[in-house]
Amino acid sequence: MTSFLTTARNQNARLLQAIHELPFNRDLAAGTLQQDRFRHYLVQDGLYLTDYARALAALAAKAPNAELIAQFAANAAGAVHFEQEMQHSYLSKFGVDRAVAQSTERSPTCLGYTSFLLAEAQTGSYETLLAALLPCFSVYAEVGTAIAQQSVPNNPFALWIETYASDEFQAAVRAAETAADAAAEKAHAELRQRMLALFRKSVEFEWMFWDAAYRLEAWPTAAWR
Ligand SMILES: Cc1ncc(CO)c(N)n1
Repeated sequence: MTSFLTTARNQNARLLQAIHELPFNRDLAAGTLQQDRFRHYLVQDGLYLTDYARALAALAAKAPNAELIAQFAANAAGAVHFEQEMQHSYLSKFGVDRAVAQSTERSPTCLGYTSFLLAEAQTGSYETLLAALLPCFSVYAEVGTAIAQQSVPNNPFALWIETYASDEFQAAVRAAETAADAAAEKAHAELRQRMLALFRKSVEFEWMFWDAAYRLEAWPTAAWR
């Protein structure tokens, strides 16, 4: 049987290509991304990462054996650690106060993505939650590597790019992908279909997250508060 990851990648080939071609990622690689767009991304991603860590901790709780519990718990701790590092080095570099960042409201897209992941964390199984979380690993590994290859010298966003292109992150991604393939192999056909649907939804949210930052997405209803 074709591995889950191969099937999932093939089914989402057009969407993944569209992610590589997003103006946000193109400008990031060129080092020309407008600062307000990167700031929007950083602040929303800080909010995202905390909920992502919660979902990973739930995945650790649902995992079938001690090794996988430790693996996903380490990923959860890593996401929190990274969020804290990012806030220190990057938010100050781009002139955002950490307290202000943390009290910013989630954009519609950020709220959509984190609510989707946390709903799956609450009501889903190990297999479905893992499938929903996998694009957070795989898409960033792929985009990070691609941007690192295209990046200009002295790119102001080098630290962001290096994080996702790093051997450490890539190794964590491979481990999550191996776990997903193993889970899907044991899953019955209907569960495997459900996993593929959740994977796709998260890839769509990944596209939307960068697009939202590029558009400086806000609540269209804010004017009537
Ligand atoms: C939206 C989003 N997805 C995935 C990652 C990678 O962990 C991230 N930092 N942000």
